[in-house]
Amino acid sequence: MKTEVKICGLRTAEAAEHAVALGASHIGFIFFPKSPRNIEPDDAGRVAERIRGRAKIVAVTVNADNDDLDEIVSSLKPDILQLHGSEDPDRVLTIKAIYGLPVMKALSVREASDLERIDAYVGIVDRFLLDAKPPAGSELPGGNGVSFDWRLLDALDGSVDYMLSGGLNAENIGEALALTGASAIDTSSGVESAPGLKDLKLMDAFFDAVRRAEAVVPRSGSKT
Ligand SMILES: O=C(O)c1ccccc1NCC(=O)[C@H](O)[C@H](O)COP(=O)(O)O
Repeated sequence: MKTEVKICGLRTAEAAEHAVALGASHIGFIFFPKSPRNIEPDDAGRVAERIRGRAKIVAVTVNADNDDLDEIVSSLKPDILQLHGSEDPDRVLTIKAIYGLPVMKALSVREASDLERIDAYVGIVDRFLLDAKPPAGSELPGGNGVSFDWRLLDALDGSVDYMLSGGLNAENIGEALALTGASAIDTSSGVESAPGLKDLKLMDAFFDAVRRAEAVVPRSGSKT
């Protein structure tokens, strides 16, 4: 089974089209002004039009209010909302009721107890994005290029649908897939040459490494 791959933090049509040509299943746009990957909703909408229908378009927001979400949803027309802040289950239910879009809830992981937060969202969110906790001093809740201990996911109930995220790159994705059996993965800074600057060659290397890993590791959900 082919691994779903989300490339996050796209800012140009060239990079988005390259990611999709390589087989990206999801393209993420960041709406968080402090991020080097931040993009205006209108600009994101223009980039998204180049790839719509070939990959799922993901709007990444952080504790966004309804006014901001209205603008993002109307300009980008995303397939999925990724909530990367401290949105609680009630807020997720409200957002789902207003926009009628699938929600991927990001949860940050450093230790086993962090996974206990999953339970409160089961049956409410459509998928989890399990990311590393930001390093001390970081202003970004995501996109920090740091990983968590993937072996923590051994304790996860097999029914939890998640994307593995946090510091994934061409060098470590083989080990990450071998340890977790994740069927969906996400990367951002691992395919950048500088913060916010996607690098086509690093994307090539990332997808090559994923394909090599797929050849040796049966993905979760795979019958083989
Ligand atoms: O990437 C950002 O700058 C960002 C800012 C604010 C909230 C979320 C953000 N990224 C969300 C993602 O889905 C990233 O792909 C994820 O955190 C992994 O990033 P990385 O560790 O750089 O691969």
